[in-house]
Amino acid sequence: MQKGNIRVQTENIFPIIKKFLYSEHDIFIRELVSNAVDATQKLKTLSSLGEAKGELDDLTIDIQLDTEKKTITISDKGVGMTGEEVDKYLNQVAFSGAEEFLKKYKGQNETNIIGHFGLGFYSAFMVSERVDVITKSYRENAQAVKWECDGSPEYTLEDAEKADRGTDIVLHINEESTEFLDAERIRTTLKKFCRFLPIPIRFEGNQINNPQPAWTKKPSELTSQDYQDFYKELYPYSEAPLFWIHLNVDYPFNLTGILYFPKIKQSYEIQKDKIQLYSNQVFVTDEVSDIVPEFLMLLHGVLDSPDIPLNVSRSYLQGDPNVKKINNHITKKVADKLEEIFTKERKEFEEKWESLGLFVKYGMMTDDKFLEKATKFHIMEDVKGGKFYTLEEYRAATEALQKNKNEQLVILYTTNPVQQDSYIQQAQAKGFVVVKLETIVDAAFINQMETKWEKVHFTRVDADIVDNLIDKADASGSVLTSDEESALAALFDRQLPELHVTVEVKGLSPEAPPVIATRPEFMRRMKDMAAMNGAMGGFYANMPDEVTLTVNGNHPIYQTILKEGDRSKQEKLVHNLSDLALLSQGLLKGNNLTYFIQRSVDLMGGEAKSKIILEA
Ligand SMILES: Nc1ncnc2c1ncn2[C@@H]1O[C@H](COP(=O)(O)OP(=O)(O)OP(=O)(O)O)[C@@H](O)[C@H]1O
Repeated sequence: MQKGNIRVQTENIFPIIKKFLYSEHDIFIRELVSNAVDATQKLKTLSSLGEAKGELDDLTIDIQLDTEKKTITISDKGVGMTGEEVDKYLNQVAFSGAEEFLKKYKGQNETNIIGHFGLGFYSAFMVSERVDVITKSYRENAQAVKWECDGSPEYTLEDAEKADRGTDIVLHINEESTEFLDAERIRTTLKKFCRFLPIPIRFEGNQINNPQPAWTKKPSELTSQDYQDFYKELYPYSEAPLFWIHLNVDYPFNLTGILYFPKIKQSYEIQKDKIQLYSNQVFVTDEVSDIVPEFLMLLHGVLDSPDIPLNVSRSYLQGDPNVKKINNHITKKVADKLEEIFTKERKEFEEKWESLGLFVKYGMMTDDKFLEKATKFHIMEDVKGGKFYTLEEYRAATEALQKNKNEQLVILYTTNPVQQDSYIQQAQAKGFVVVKLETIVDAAFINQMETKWEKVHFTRVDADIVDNLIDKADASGSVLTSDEESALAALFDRQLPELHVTVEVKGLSPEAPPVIATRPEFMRRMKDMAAMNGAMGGFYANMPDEVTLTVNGNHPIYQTILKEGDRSKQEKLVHNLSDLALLSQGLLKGNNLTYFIQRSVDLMGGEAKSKIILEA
């Protein structure tokens, strides 16, 4: 039997390793099972080269739990090690990694750095009071050996009995780590880290992994059903995805993976952190914010890259040139795929726009490269339904009518087709095209696109009277004399506490409504944004609503009203007209609504009976 001291300058490495890795104790499973997978894959390679003789037989890696003996055993049928190899790899190599690790990270508080330094095997000591390695090399006539170490730099190495090629790692679980002597705990940990490892892994008689997940196959080998099935495997409770992108890059970095566009019905359903990052099929993390562009964090799926420095600190990751390249590559791939679907299957693209639009708009706002590409396939739905326009198509369809005096294209939109119906109808009667922009990102999207898209202006359909929506020329005068116009303006000038009303008399078409309430675009946007910003937006949020009442001097009703001798009736008629306009904007509420109903009844001749005088 050989006894020895592990060559290491630092007094004792284990307490330090333990301290460093305290927060993620379960990664010992990842490290040891990955080593078993590596050893098995090495054997497969050697066998295919003819260097390992004989049958490979079943290569399943077995994990066993013995609660009585308080051990966890990881057994593989891989290359195994000879006595010299154990000495070299466990006593020397692993420790030189450990020393490097200490030099670099002493005094820092980073976790998850262990694998990077070839320290993987020693993570076993985070949970073990003793580790036994019983191993037999694939080489012909190899002598099996047993290595034992209790976590001090002392170890023993002796000949042992072992029938089959491969390695058993026996962990004698320490007092503080008895949580791992629980089958459920081991199963969930295996499921977390080892779910897609390339060699079958068995625990308590059941295989826990899928060794050939979809992303490792060629896209040409996969059917649409395969992609759907894999999505179900990843997210059993989610609805089917809209579509997917299979990434496969080998230059200048290695990256494979499948990104899925999930179905999103309600914006509040958005879930980030649903992309899992793997390195050669070993699960690393589901925090991929440094690798995946922010707006694509809404996607689901997996990425696998051995080139991302997975086990170093986050600050390092952000500065890594490969990570930047990967980021740009993913953005480009996603844009290309969307463009492809848009061009080839426009109908399908339009049907999925409700969910898709969210990614696209978010992406256009946050990533200029994406914006450039996405402008070609970003679409807006006509409020009539079923018809979609890209920016260019909208321009082509509306240029003649919807260009303002500054040569800007005015995109007319509605945030609520039901509430803004009368404005929409008037705009459509003029031949304007009104699109729906009603999701939560739209307010911000509109603001940003006005600065990013050239010569484009958005105007909500109720922002002004229809004649002024496209700021072209001055409105024509009305048939009223200027005295009559002033008298009419005075009659309408009635301030309500929660509204700031501006009155103007204009000469619109006699068929247009007698009064139109509009909400100036700028002020309304400020208020909408303030409402979304919570306390920060208090200033604008508490301002009264701004309303412009445009009185149509050409409407025949004013001929009657201006001649009305009964002053009280005249006022009631005017108030009713302005209330009707406010009602159409959803701005008539509370007392004002009650007065309106009362007044309407009065005007219908019900005054005598109702008796209640509500208005001052
Ligand atoms: N199950 C095993 N079968 C055969 N050899 C093994 C096994 N486990 C570990 N080894 C040998 O011990 C060496 C050290 O393992 P360790 O996990 O510490 O580092 P690594 O695997 O080289 O690096 P990393 O953990 O960063 O991937 C391995 O390179 C391998 O040669």
